[in-house]
Amino acid sequence: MISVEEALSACLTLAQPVGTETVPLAQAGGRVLAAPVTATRDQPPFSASAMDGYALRDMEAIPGRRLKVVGEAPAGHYWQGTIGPGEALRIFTGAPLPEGTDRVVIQEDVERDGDRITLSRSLGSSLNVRPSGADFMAGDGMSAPRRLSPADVALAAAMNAPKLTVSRKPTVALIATGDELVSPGETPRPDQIIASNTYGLKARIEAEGAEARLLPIARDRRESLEQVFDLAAGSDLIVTVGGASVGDHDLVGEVAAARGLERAFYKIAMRPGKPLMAGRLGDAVLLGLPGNPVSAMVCGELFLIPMLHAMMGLPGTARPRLRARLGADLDANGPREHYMRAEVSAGDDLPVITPYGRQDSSLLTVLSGASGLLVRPVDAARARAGDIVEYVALNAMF
Ligand SMILES: Nc1nc2c(c(=O)[nH]1)N[C@H]1C(S)=C(S)[C@@H](COP(=O)(O)OP(=O)(O)OC[C@H]3O[C@@H](n4cnc5c(N)ncnc54)[C@H](O)[C@@H]3O)O[C@H]1N2
Ligand code: MOO
Repeated sequence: MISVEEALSACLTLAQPVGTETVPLAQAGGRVLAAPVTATRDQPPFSASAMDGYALRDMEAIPGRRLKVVGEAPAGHYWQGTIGPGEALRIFTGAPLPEGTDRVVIQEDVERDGDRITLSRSLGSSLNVRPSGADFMAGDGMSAPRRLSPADVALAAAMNAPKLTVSRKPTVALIATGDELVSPGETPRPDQIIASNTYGLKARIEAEGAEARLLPIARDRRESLEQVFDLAAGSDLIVTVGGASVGDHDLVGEVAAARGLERAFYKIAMRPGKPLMAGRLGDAVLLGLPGNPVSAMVCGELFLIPMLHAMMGLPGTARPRLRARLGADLDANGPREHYMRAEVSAGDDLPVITPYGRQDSSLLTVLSGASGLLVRPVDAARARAGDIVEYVALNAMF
């Protein structure tokens, strides 16, 4: 059995970038930018008023001073001409500052009478001017790779980039295996259960910006698994769920091997998730997840998500580890790194993390309620409430 760290490193070696495509800016939110965006002009392209008011010379911004209003500049309209001594221009937020001025006095600080204004007794100190290029200059760029946040999309728009080069969405084929499974909505026999893992994984994969396809459930027969593997053709990543362990009906490894799997590893020192498997299968990568629902979802979080990141050209790294104080005493850990489903709550200096009493890897109710996975290192000694520990946040985006 290899360590979780070694397994992740092998997974990341398998997960290579899937290439790029060009998308309209309006469809780019959440995608991974693959090529930098470069501004073709300064923003703002001119010195602009930051307020509605009157543009004038700063040296004439003297309380009580009377000035003549010689014209008006709404946003989107240059005022042609130069403001001379004793003059001011009515101006609105976003309009170009006219020649000769370097300050805007807000209209609240002005009394207007026909084409005359009188500046009030207390004028703020701000010039209320946005210098040209204050936000960015022509040639400035937005670096890649990065996940495009809403603010990034707005910035790319301001840089006048109508299309962006982004990573292609990796495609993931999800295969549930087992005679005991039926799809949600079907009527199970008394000895069957409902397939759940592939649905949870699909939601998680799509939240990360990849595409997931649910293939028909493969039955515990070689031919059935072969048929479903055939349907996965063309996917970047094939994820099987179940059939990974040592039972007589656990056929995934055998069938994949017969199809030419170059196995990178099988079995890792992790709980839940021991029978994890990964390798290269033709043009695709195969990730074989254990069937227990919590094992599948936890392995999805810790291995599949970093693999998708790497395939989208982002740095492939372990899920971030956060620090918290333990909310309860814990026994020593054994030879497998344990990812305990836990509740994270607010604390004094750090959050407090308390693992649930029931940690069986079949309990989706427990996983669904969990906000973190408390990481218990291999052979960790007993721990006491208040000790500082590490955890992986769950469901942060929901
Ligand atoms: N003798 C041993 N038995 C088991 C070992 C072991 O080391 N020696 N490991 C256990 C561990 S740990 C795990 S994890 C499981 C993983 O086994 P498989 O990957 O072969 O999974 P299955 O046997 O097919 O299923 C396990 C469990 O999960 C249910 N299942 C499977 N697929 C789904 C699905 N898509 N949705 C919902 N539930 C699913 C299945 O019905 C089983 O109850 O092996 C242990 N055994
Ligand atoms: O490794 Mo299994 O995933 O503990 O239930």
